[in-house]
Amino acid sequence: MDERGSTGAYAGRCRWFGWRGHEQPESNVTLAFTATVLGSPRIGPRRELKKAVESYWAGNLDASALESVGRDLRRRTWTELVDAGIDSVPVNTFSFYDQMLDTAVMLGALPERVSGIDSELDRYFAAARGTTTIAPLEMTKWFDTNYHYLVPEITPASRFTLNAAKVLGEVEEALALGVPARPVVIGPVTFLLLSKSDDRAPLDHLDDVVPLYAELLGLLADTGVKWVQIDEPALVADRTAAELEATRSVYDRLAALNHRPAILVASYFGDLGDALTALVETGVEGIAVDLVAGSLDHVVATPGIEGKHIAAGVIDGRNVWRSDLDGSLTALETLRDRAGSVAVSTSCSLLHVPYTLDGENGLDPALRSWLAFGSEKIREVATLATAVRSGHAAIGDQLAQSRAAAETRASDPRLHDNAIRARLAALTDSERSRTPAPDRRTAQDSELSLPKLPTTTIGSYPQTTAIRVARAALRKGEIGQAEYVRRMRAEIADVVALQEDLGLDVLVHGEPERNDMVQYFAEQFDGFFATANGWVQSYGSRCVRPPILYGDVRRPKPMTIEWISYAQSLTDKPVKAILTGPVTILAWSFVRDDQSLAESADQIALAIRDETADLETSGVRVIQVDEPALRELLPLRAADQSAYLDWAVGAFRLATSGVADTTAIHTHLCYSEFGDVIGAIAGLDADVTSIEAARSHMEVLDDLNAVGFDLGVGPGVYDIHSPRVPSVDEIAGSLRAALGAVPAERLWVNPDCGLKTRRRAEVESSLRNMVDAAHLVRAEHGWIST
Ligand SMILES: Nc1nc2c(c(=O)[nH]1)N[C@@H](CNc1ccc(C(=O)N[C@@H](CCC(=O)N[C@@H](CCC(=O)N[C@@H](CCC(=O)O)C(=O)O)C(=O)O)C(=O)O)cc1)CN2
Ligand code: MET
Ligand SMILES: [Zn+2]
Repeated sequence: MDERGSTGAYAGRCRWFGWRGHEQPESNVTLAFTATVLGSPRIGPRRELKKAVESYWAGNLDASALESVGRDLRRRTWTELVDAGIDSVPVNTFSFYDQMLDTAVMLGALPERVSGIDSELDRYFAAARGTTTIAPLEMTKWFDTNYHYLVPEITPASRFTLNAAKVLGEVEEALALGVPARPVVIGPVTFLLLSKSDDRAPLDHLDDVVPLYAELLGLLADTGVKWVQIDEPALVADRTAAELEATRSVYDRLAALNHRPAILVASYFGDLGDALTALVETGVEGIAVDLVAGSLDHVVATPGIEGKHIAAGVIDGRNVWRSDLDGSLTALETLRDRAGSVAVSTSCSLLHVPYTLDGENGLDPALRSWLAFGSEKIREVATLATAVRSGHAAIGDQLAQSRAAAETRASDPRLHDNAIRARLAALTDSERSRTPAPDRRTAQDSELSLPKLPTTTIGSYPQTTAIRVARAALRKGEIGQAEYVRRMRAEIADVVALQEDLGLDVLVHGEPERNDMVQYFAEQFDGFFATANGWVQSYGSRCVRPPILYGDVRRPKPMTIEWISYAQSLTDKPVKAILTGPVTILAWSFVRDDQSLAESADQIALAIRDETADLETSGVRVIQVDEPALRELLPLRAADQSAYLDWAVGAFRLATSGVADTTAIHTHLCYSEFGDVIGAIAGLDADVTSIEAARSHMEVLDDLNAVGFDLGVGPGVYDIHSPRVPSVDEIAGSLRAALGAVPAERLWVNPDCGLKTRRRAEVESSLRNMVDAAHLVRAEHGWIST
């Protein structure tokens, strides 16, 4: 151990900091921390918050009981961090719904339309979820993750005012418990760049909001906290020179305040690039860098970091692999020799990983030894901080365990399946292409003989309590497989009957047997593991259990045929089979870090391709391969995007090009702004693409036209994210608008997305109106309606 490490540079003395020309925040105090995380999960280790919030919405829990669940979860989170040896604890990363929405509340930027609701909590939830009369804020993906944030709306009428009650309340709660609290807020640059602004460029509002951040910093200083964390993840994406200049000016202004905590600007999900230089040149004391998605070399090479406290994100907050402690230590020591001081940290908030491996007793023991979930990552941070402080010998046991895990993992035979690798190596371009689309269309038209503007749905029907209870009972052994199948078939029969009654043209089986569209397939592939309790928040109270891809992917047997065949046996209408595409399976799983995503995608694609062949053999004529995460995985930097789109489109085509011309391949895309991937959507070469469009008023159709897209398209005619039932007129209006952009021969009629989160009654009314609207518009054009 070199001198600085052994003499405890980590005790963090003020001499590391370049406090420039203003009062030093409390000199002679220990300022720099040594071990931290950037944020914590909040749904609760047993999804306590999900359950409480949903009970509150249902009217079965009152506000004070809900508050107390929140308080309890916060206390447990902080206690765990402190007990593990984390000496600076993020506070205000708790949320009843979403941290961007919390920030909008903090800045007084909730939309006018919720202002009539008296209760603060109900106003908050109305902005998040809408009511029968109020539209919610839009929801979209948080960078390249499967977490969704609410998009704040900024209008000329926005009057920003500081409402610091939540952050101050949580800080006081933490301080009262003796927690070394570091309040966390989303920074002004990221907040504005991620908002929707209907007047000026988003950053033109900086002058309105920066004074509120200044006021907040003063209030936080009053509480006695030493540090504040200001999250600016927007700085890891490409930013213009003007945006970087604006960032520099914001942090110059905040750093110049003479009554404030030390500022840690946190970045995550990638490299800061030029933004690092801009930040280093300001007077902020600390910068958090992501050393998993971003590069150490860049940080080390940046002049000025010798004056900063660097929170080094060496522990992966996005993936579940146990850290290579030797590698992390090397990085930390390299950085320590350059930076003012260094703290061990996670690469991003632990929001994106499950709470703990405790209780995952079904996991293969070898696999388990390769993993670290939230609690284990917290301990890895503390372990590394010990080594940096006291030398490697102080963590001898942990180093040995980390090395042993790496060795058993590298040599595990399940990681390499030679048959699959040989099959992939032998692939040619012909396995990624089909007959030209017009020829396929002719073949499919005579096969299916559908009316103009055919109506269909995206796949799932409501996941009722009865369905979930049946699955839970099967899991606990209370019912057998035969009884489970009987109950799922009853559900399928019900959904098929409903669709026939509604008069839909292409039916689906409703996906009742799927716990989740990704997990369901992962559970059936070799090479994936599913967790029992590895829940991660996706949005609001909705959670997912991302499966873990650890080895080569193989499909031991068909996965969907029996369910689809059963549904088809009940009707003369075509039943569309639904599969999940390779990109989405990867995006919503924890992926292997020992091979490229492109390789993993092709392995999954081969397995899906085999499933399409089996479906076709069993008589299925329409197969939809969902890729809702196509846009989500798009790299944040433009320079990396075309390589991604090439392999993503290639994997989809590998999955879908093995079928005959007479078999229609559909795909479905949702949850995003498609502008950046429009060319890739055309490249998928799917016969029909159903795409979210209701909230963007069909604009996506013009974008598709602009790239010469000439395949079938089903722009979503109503938003399934809201309980509101759209009227016939409204849907007919959307269809008429769509017909202005797309010839009738190519236009399909469907909702924006699957119906699994909706109630049965809403679904029935909405779909009835949708089918009526299709009939109305067909009649207007003299196309006969069946
Ligand atoms: N992975 C994934 N990501 C996605 C989506 C998606 O569908 N899947 N869609 C987009 C939006 N995100 C979403 C994420 C989750 C849910 C969702 O509905 N989640 C469900 C859980 C789904 C699930 O895993 N269900 C399991 C377990 C259900 C459960 O909680 N069972 C109870 C017992 C039964 C009961 O009493 O209800 C238990 O385990 O305690 C099942 O059906 O088997 C929830 O949070 O409520 C919807 C959309 C984008 N990202
Ligand atoms: C998030 S996309 C969902 C697609 C899926 N087939 C469903 O209908 O639920
Ligand atoms: Zn969807």
